[in-house]
Amino acid sequence: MLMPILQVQSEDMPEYGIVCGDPQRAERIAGFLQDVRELAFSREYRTFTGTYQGVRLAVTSHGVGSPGAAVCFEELIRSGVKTLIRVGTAGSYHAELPAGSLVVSTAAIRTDGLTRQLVPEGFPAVADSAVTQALEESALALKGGAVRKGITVTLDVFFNGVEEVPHAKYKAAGALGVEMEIAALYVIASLRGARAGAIVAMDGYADSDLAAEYDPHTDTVARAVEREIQAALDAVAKLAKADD
Ligand SMILES: O=P(O)(O)O[C@H]1O[C@H](CO)[C@@H](O)[C@H]1O
Ligand SMILES: O=c1cc[nH]c(=O)[nH]1
Repeated sequence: MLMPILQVQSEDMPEYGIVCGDPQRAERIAGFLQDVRELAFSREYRTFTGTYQGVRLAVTSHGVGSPGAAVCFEELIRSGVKTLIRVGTAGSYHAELPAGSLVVSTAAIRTDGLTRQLVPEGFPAVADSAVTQALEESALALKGGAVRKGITVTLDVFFNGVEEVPHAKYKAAGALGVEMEIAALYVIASLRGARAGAIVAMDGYADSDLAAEYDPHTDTVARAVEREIQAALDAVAKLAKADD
């Protein structure tokens, strides 16, 4: 069956999927695979399939922000993907997690508007524990910067308006950093019976003036993204072995 927005045929889709915001990052992830096929590039959604250590998986970009990403997650699950891992970037709250560090998200604080229209307030946006463990073990096995596991914040806003984003409160409550799609991924996975996890590369400080300081294109961030891609692929291989 043709997925109307992703423009992929469900018959072509495997059980494992990696998702990321940027279509160029999807291509980069596909570069780690064998037998790569580009299935579609529709709007911001670019989908490849390929194999890693003998495991078939899909890689799809979901763009920036929860509503557009939600469409992607829904259609991936409808087309047969059962395990989804987001490989993203995020802003850090902690000096000991500078740009180049990796965070495995165990749960997301739902400050977004999208999940409020899907589930009641209080419904948790939580990762699958097996996916989280596989991601953490795989990331720790790689050399490079810091790796931490913990709660992340999912925001809708990127550049500030006149309203204050309560970063200090989220940080005081223990959140490690901020991005824009993980809550949608975890809630949709819960609703649709899939499992999901996420790993993000820190690209600066979330509570800085992003309009002046945001730069996700440094060598430090590129190396961290490379590391998280490797960690996500190794996690898929581990999970597939355990599923066999
Ligand atoms: O690097 P990606 O996966 O896009 O993730 C982060 O980067 C984007 C903001 O520039 C948002 O999508 C945010 O979640
Ligand atoms: O949403 C995001 C993503 C990267 N960096 C940030 O500060 N915020």
